[in-house]
Amino acid sequence: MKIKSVRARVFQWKGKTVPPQGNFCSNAMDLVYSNTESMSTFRFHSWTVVEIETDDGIVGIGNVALAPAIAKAIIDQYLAPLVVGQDPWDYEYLWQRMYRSTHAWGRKGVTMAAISAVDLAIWDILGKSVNKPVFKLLGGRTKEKIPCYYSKLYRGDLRAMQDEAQQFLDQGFTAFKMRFGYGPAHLQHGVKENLRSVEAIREVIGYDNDLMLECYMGWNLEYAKRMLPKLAKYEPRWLEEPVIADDIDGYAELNAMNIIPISGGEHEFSLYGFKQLLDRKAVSVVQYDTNRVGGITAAHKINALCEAYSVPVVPHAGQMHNYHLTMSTLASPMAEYFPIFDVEVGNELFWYLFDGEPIADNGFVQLRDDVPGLGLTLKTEYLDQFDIIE
Ligand SMILES: O=C(O)[C@H](O)[C@H](O)[C@@H](O)CO
Ligand SMILES: [Mg+2]
Repeated sequence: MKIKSVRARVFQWKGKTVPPQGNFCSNAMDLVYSNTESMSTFRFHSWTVVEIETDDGIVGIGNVALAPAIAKAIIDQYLAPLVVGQDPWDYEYLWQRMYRSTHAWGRKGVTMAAISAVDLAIWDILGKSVNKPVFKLLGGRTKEKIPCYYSKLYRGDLRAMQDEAQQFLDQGFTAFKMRFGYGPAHLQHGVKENLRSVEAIREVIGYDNDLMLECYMGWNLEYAKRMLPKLAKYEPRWLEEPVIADDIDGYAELNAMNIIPISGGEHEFSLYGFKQLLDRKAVSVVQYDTNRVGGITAAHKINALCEAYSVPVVPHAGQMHNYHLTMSTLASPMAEYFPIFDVEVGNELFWYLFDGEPIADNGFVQLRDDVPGLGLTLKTEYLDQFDIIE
């Protein structure tokens, strides 16, 4: 079997969107003077879908959501020529070809995300070619079904956030991630607002359920150090990305305080990036995303590393490309779950692009043994609501 063609298309959403409301999630731009564009840098409304076809007619599907138009250009100009004509079963060789030939300017960020999308499509082909779901090629089923945590609860009106939490508590979720709306720029008023929001969600979900707290890199070390003791009484399962991804010393210092487990890795890349985080004891929970970190070829190795370091993996974003990894390793106890909503941040867009994503049932998602590959197909229902860039 040989790879015949690689097609990367950007799907730009032009359908209905929910308008941004205030500072609904702290983010890295919050610390920059005159941050009026903070929320626009946070939202993303396009996605790149990669289809790789083999000479025997199998089509593998991969995807990348990080800087989709640039990822497409990297795939078209650099990666496609490296994999066309090759045997997809030589996936490690192909991965190294892509990684090493772009190394001078790639390594992290959008290049690794582009490599991830190609790697995902290759693994989809592998599964389809032997009629097995991808998780069966990675170690198989380690769980009856995958526990997942509800992930939305952006900062808005507290009553509305409580209603949202109640609605999904009633649907059987036992773990919830909420977003902070405030950071260092909002001074003591913001500190109080942040605490008020956590208290409001705890009021609804109680203390028998898990609560995760998301900063999305919108704090700094000094602010995070002040916040940790104040947040401790709410017993969060973790505090996520308190500082920017490059501040590994900051992560290590906060994690060493041992007040709340610090999580991160959503903006880290490759086996080497995670080795560094683990060696420094920078995070207590690893959150790579398979469609950024280097695809399944890289994520599978990171799972093994995390197993050896006894650090749990809870991949960013859920979605099929992550669920197969979570299903096939004991290092990963659970998954994230973005619910189906109108397009807001952009996290929802995959529901409009793909069929096959499992819908949570009572706080769990299930992978089927009889669906080969990653299990996704392109959805036709919303195609007319995207501008498609070939
Ligand atoms: O962990 C997450 O789910 C991410 O940080 C989200 O993708 C981002 O939208 C922050 O809410
Ligand atoms: Mg996050």
